[in-house]
Amino acid sequence: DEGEKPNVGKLSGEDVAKHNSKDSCWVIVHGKAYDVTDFLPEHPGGPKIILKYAGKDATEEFDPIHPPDTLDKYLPKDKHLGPVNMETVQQEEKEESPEEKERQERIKNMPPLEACYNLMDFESVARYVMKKTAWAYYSSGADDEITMRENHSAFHKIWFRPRILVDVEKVDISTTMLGTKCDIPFYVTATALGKLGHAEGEVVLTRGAKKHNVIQMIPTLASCSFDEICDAREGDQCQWLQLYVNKDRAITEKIVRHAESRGCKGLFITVDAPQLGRREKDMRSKFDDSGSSVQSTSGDAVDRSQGAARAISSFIDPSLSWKDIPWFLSITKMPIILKGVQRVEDVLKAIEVGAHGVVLSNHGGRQLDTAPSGIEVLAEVMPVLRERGLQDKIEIFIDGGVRRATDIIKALCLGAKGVGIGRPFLFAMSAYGLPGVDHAMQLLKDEMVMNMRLIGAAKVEDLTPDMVDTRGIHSHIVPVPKDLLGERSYDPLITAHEGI
Ligand SMILES: Cc1cc2c(cc1C)[n+](S(=O)(=O)[O-])c1c(=O)[nH]c(=O)nc-1n2C[C@H](O)[C@H](O)[C@H](O)COP(=O)(O)O
Repeated sequence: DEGEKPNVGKLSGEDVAKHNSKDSCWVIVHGKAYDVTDFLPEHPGGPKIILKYAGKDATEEFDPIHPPDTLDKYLPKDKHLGPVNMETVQQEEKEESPEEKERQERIKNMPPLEACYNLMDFESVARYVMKKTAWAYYSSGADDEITMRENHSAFHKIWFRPRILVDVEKVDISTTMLGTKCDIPFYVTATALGKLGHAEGEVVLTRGAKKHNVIQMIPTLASCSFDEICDAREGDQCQWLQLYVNKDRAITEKIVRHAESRGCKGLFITVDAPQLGRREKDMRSKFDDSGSSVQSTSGDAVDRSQGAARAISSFIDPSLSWKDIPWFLSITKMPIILKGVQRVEDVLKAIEVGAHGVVLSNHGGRQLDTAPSGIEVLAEVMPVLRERGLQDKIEIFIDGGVRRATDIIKALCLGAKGVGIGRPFLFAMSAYGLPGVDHAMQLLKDEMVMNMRLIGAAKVEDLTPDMVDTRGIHSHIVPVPKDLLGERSYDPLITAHEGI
């Protein structure tokens, strides 16, 4: 077997099918065969999921999780076995599972896009039509998801003090972030694995961001390759890079320099994920769908007690610390923002080490559960910065649970430059594609103009701290950690196949 050289020209499906075990494992991706035998033990997602496709075409399973250039980048050239004559490949009779049949039915009966009046509507539709694994990955938060729910409910603890009789005939909702002018003070934040929700992945968000002149933050763990997302940019459209720092700093340096050379206008270093949080919805659905050893009991070296997220994030460096920031400042001219700062002491430290900004964020409630919401930290931080005359020293962003323009306005009143929005655009994309993203962004713009008028502000500079009452922000009355959203779908006593 080992001596067998693939014949000249195209391999046949039969040639590949012979290599269908852990002793000799070939897979087909995008019409080419690869010998992944030696790679099996190193695969972050575990050997099982690859062996499920040993000797077969693995393209469909491969695409949502891996950028297209993954094999070129990480599989040694001598394992690239060349093109396969796909006519000779036995395509799996994709016997549609009863679940998939039901899902297709739901897609046929899904509400029209016009039925979505706010960002939460997209979430309801997405849950109804998305694949369970994709929904689980996007919607999950860590542990009891208390922080994930607090992120949005925190905004309801802030009340407006609207001004009246202000001339608001003309309202300008535009702003600048890191020197870039944008139509409305939000950006599309970095969320991994865009192709779980839509076959084209993150480039759909790029197109939506272009249409509405908002900034897109490109995730390190995107399904699309970094260059694909940059290439999807049009004209002077602005993109930032979100960086998970690799244990191998040479790889990190290469990524940062390449991002700068591709015109990225900001480097957002994620500092709240030395290890990815425990997202149980993701774990449950992974266990059922892809058979990956989610709760690996085989004592493998790599901890695979997580769904897709942890499987693809074993490279992240938990030793990252303040002493690394000067190095980042030395390798790039891009403004450096720390994403995932959660207390005022660290904002002051970020200013000290020369960072250009921070995102007050808890990663959408996907990391440390019962960490405070970004808006609550903002309410703590800004008075301290003002006291020290530091409020204009760096740009402060928040993200997490932003679902209404009034949430954006509250953040700006308190002193944020802008806000990041994640899940709503993922759900809009997953349910309706680009039209969904476009509609979601337009809804926010319409809400923003209306609410600026109602609060008595003609432009974002008019939004000041005296326009909000934050006295209730620190009251954390947390109901028993009951997952109201997923109750129907993730009851641990119901096996994955029952329920929805
Ligand atoms: C929803 C979501 C968020 C992720 C995300 C993936 C999803 C599906 N992923 S994760 O797989 O590692 O957790 C990232 C990521 O790649 N890098 C990152 O910095 N933040 C990541 N975040 C956090 C994101 O950047 C925002 O902090 C968060 O989404 C804001 O909350 P909302 O979703 O409520 O707007």
